Amino acid sequence: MKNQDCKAKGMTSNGKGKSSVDSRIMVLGRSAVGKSALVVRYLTRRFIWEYDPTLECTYKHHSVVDDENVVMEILDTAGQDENIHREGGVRWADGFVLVYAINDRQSFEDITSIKQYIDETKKTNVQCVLVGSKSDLHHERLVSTVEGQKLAADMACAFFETSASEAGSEIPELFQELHREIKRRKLVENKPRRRSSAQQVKQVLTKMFNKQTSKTGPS
Ligand SMILES: Nc1nc2c(ncn2[C@@H]2O[C@H](COP(=O)(O)OP(=O)(O)OP(=O)(O)O)[C@@H](O)[C@H]2O)c(=O)[nH]1
Repeated sequence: MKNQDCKAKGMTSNGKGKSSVDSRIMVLGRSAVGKSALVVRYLTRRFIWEYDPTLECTYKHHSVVDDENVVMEILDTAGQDENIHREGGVRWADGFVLVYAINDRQSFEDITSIKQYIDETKKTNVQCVLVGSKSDLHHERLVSTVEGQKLAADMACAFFETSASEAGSEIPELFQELHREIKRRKLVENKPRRRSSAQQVKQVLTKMFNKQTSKTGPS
């Protein structure tokens, strides 16, 4: 695959061309929930059944969101690493795709601690999307849609239930939605701050004082 940088375990942040990247997205979740399948489906529109579980990859992806050309970097993590080597990736990322599989209860339970880890590391509001993957396996379902929706609401994330194995899934939507959220936050962060009212009062008084001094002249 083009624009791909993979490593066997460990953090992969090539940081190359960082300034030209609009969104840095990290995909997290327990092993085998379908993170790679999700990313590969988004990037190639294909599903290949077998994905290397030991690889951690960063992909650079050009796409169009709301008529705008955007560049995303997507870090697909290796779930086997559990808590190891995550800090660098979490610090690097602007937003997170948190994935559980609807037929793996433990993967759903893990999401809360993953989100907590992100919040503690970033120490700020983070943009995230919660994904219930493998929705085609509804006969094996162990996590209800309502539970997913509730967790997403608690974490202030958007929520998607989807399947990488099915064409026409909402996978592009979820990446685009996360990009929009990241963009919104960046706009807010980059807005020039309004001066505090104390500063404004100080400025008015200084002006008045200066006017008075120039009228009366120096004594
Ligand atoms: N039925 C079904 N199987 C899926 C789906 N997504 C992934 N799988 C299968 O689930 C297994 C694990 O998928 P991966 O994409 O490797 O999972 P991962 O979360 O990246 O796993 P790690 O790399 O170990 O963290 C593979 O056998 C996939 O074929 C899906 O939407 N539906």
